[in-house]
Amino acid sequence: MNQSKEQRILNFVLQNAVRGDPRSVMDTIDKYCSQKEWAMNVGDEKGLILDKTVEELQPSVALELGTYCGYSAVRIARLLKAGARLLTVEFNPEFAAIAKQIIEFAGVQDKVKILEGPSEEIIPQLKKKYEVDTLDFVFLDHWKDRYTPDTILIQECNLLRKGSVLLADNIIVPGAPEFLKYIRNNPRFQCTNYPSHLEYMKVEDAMEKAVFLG
Ligand SMILES: CCNc1ncnc2c1ncn2[C@@H]1O[C@H](/C=C/CNC(=O)c2cc(-c3ccc(F)cc3)cc(O)c2O)[C@@H](O)[C@H]1O
Ligand SMILES: [Mg+2]
Repeated sequence: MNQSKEQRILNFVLQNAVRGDPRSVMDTIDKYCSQKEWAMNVGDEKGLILDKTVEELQPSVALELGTYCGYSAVRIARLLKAGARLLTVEFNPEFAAIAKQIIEFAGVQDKVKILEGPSEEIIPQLKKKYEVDTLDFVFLDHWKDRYTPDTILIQECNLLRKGSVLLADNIIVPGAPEFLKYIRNNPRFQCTNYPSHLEYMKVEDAMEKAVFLG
């Protein structure tokens, strides 16, 4: 049975990255995906916007929707302070298994919990099953038409507090027009746009940051 692209990315990491070194895992994935096979990791340019957001916020509890291969989970987890944790949601078992191995290889597994299943099922379980009080940070990078319903669901589940930050990838490409309309017209959020480029390409993309005002 021939390998998937994601399996090839994992193998390239296992053979070329330095175990326990998150930066080398990120650089190795970026090298593979810019030189060999494009893949939908947030990448190094938008990754820098993600880094600055996480460093500024110093979240204790972070949620990621759409783990994929774990690139942004490694990126976020490496910046978390002692005791802080990242919950990352992925409903594709093959991707979850690959992400688990990449997260472990990077050595950040103690800060990351992969929650396997669809976000619409997992989000309502966060308080009781995963002992979450409120989320300090949410990174949205899953199906683009799910950004809005999941943002609404997160609010309905009382998971945000004054100052919670949402960061959404792919505002231009593939685009999340409905989310942009929703979040920018919502008086409970203060939005900021960060122009950038699509991972590994010269195509324009952007990220949107939305601070919950309580
Ligand atoms: C059903 C909604 N709930 C979900 N719950 C849990 N996991 C989910 C969910 N949706 C999707 N996922 C997972 O998130 C990941 C999906 C991400 C979707 N991302 C994109 O489509 C995407 C696409 C592009 C892109 C850009 C330009 C192109 F020409 C082609 C693709 C770039 C990106 O940065 C992207 O993030 C997968 O691992 C999928 O299994
Ligand atoms: Mg993306």
